[in-house]
Amino acid sequence: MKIVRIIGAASGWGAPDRRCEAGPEVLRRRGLVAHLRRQGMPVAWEITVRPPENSVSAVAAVQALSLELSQVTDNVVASGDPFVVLGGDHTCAIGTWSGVVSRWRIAEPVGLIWIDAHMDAHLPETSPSGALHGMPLACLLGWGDPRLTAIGGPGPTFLPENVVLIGVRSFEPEEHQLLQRLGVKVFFMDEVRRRGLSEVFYEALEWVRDRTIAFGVSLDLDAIDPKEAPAVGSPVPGGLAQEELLPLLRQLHGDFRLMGLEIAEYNPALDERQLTVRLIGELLLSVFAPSRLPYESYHRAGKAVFSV
Ligand SMILES: NC(=[NH2+])NCCC[C@H](N)C(=O)O
Ligand SMILES: [Mn+2]
Repeated sequence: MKIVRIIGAASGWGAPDRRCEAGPEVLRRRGLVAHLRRQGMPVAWEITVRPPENSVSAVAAVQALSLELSQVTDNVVASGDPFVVLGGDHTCAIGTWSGVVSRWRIAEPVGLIWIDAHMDAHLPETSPSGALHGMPLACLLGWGDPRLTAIGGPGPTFLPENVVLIGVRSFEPEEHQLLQRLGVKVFFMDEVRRRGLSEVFYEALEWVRDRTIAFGVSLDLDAIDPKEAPAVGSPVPGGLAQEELLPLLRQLHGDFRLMGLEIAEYNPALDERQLTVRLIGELLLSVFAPSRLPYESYHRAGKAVFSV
């Protein structure tokens, strides 16, 4: 039987608030694995990768963590098991997907669905904040600091036409121009509101599946409305509702082309009422534990809480 391998990514150097580094270990200590197993999800905590203790700069820290993380995801994907990467700031995506794609880089195209309030497609020269978590998608497309674009080998990790963004509502013109120039498909939040998330989600899925042999999902928790996912460093109002997102994630279950899922930007220091920690459990169960009760009845039964 396939086991979902959870990989913690203690990335924090990419964010203004480094406390998101503690995200994965807090989830592990609170009994996430036992909670998921009780709900019928076959899961094991593989490893937590951390930045080196003596990092001299943010780029050096992100580079070192990315290299290590990429080796882990490369090995898990080679084993045939699905993976979950839990961040940490969204720079974890650089390591996660560089590793996932490394064996296919030349031969076969892999796709990525990037669900995020932001584009994360800045270059160091265009970033308003200088924060590296505003740049990982650009890096995966081959643009940015060479120390971060070449993690999985030479050449871009993803071709622009195999990447789709969903939920964007906060961005700067320069990153938008880069994505436009490359031809990356972006479903902005206003389009999601106009057409409904499910229509947009299925269009994105179909787009990616048509062009690739397999795909992954990178979910920045800030895509979800801050009322429901408050524990993020860059909250933006007007986000997705979990009620609309969870049923769609359930549709991914059993899709053999789904290589893995990444959930980024969890900052436990900001999770006052433990809303976000619970939501993370629900997100994972939606994708990987189909036979449990639908989340509505589960919530009603008051069972959606794991030990905190
Ligand atoms: N992964 C994130 N939360 N990214 C936020 C990026 C915000 C802004 N665009 C910046 O570059 O600073
Ligand atoms: Mn992001």
